[in-house]
Amino acid sequence: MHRVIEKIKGGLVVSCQAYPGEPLRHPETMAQMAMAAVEGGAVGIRCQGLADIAAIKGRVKVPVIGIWKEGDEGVYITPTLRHARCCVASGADIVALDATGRPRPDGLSYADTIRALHDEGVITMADCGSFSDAKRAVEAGTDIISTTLSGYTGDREKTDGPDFELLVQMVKAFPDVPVLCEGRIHTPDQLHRVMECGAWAAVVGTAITHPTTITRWFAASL
Ligand SMILES: CC(=O)N[C@H](C=O)[C@@H](O)[C@H](O)[C@H](O)COP(=O)(O)O
Repeated sequence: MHRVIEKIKGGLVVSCQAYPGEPLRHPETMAQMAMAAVEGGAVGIRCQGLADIAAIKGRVKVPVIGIWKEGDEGVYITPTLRHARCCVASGADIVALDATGRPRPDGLSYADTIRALHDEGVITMADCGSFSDAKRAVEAGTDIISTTLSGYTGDREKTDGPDFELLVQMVKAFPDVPVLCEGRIHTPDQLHRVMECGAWAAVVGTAITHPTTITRWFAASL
């Protein structure tokens, strides 16, 4: 087991992302957000885009999970080998990639991509939308598997909270692979339950670092 994966065991990873056109979309702002999350107890940071990865890596000591999103449909989370390599060059300790079987823009399969990255010593995390994605990812030798894309690929229903069912399936089927739960963890109680289900660690984004959505949750109750 890589030391960097051991470091996030049992902990909360905070995803610091602002979307195109949003007021907080600035690397320095995301770096400040990441530092604030670490002060609150985050054991790792997940972040998007080369500038944000570089800014955050320079400011926090915890492991940084880097992604580079391009577009918002099909395979958009670190869609190609080139995107993954750029995340590493920007300072990511772990690179997360779309692990679905959908066609990738560079024509490589997920397994080809992981093979190349492993040859280069890169630690990888598979963003899965279904159990078969997780199986593909484990067979490809991915270091970490995660529920990140559950509810977003058409394979599984978008649950209100995290996809506990998929999490438990993954934990049971792959006891030797660290399984992260990511996506729609909105409360400390949900986080607690996720860890009870056997997650290696959990990633929380929106509920901690997306004030526009949090404001909407409150505003909707008026
Ligand atoms: C589906 C997709 O593109 N997920 C993205 C992955 O990086 C982010 O938009 C999410 O914020 C992240 O996964 C954390 O999840 P949540 O914000 O629900 O806590």
